[in-house]
Amino acid sequence: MTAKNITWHQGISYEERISLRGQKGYTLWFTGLSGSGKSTIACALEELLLKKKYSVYRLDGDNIRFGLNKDLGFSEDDRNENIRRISEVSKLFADSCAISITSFISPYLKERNNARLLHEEVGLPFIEIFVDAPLHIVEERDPKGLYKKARAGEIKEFTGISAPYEKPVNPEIHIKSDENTIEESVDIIYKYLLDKKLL
Ligand SMILES: Nc1ncnc2c1ncn2[C@@H]1O[C@H](COP(=O)(O)OS(=O)(=O)O)[C@@H](OP(=O)(O)O)[C@H]1O
Ligand SMILES: Nc1ncnc2c1ncn2[C@@H]1O[C@H](COP(=O)(O)OP(=O)(O)O)[C@@H](O)[C@H]1O
Repeated sequence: MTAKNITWHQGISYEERISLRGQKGYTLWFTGLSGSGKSTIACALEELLLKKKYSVYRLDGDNIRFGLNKDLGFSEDDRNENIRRISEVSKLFADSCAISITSFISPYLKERNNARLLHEEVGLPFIEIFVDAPLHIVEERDPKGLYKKARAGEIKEFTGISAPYEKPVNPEIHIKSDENTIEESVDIIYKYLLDKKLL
């Protein structure tokens, strides 16, 4: 059931907040297969930005599923609900003038696009970062042993094996984690943000 009789309360605008806080807020949306390097690169970027005194916070797929989204599994519907909620949370962080870094597989184009629309319709920048690595590489890395379990049929609906991953069509940043080192990837993103005057 949806709520009725509710009215939007307009508080301080995003522009006013930027001028008072002295920092722009936006979402850096990482997407890619499990093991592609989303968390590793996102974490290194977060540390760099924190050391430079930016307000930044990272929302991570595994971690969020321990709390806010612990009622969700990995069916298509549950993944879509997972991403819908995270899109809303990330938008709130961005609106608060923080740099919000999300690190979710987010395998469906439609949901990622919805996340973008949610931001862009209110003027919040949304930067999609595709962390790309071929399946055979992420399977070799298998940092959590999940691909092995998925191949053995112990995990159902595993992205890349028994569930789809729809690649981004036109991401703002395309990282190839089988070619770029972690440091190079962080540098690519940092330079992009500087170039777009987002830092
Ligand atoms: N079936 C299945 N498919 C994919 N991934 C699985 C699955 N089961 C558990 N895991 C673990 O959950 C992490 C992915 O959660 P996400 O919230 O990012 O997934 S999604 O965006 O809703 O598709 C993912 O984390 P990352 O490896 O960091 O991507 C896995 O550790
Ligand atoms: N160039 C690279 N970029 C990112 N991660 C890399 C790279 N080379 C090796 N790795 C390793 O791959 C693994 C990626 O795991 P993780 O960051 O958890 O991926 P994801 O969050 O996409 O599931 C880590 O163990 C990391 O050290």
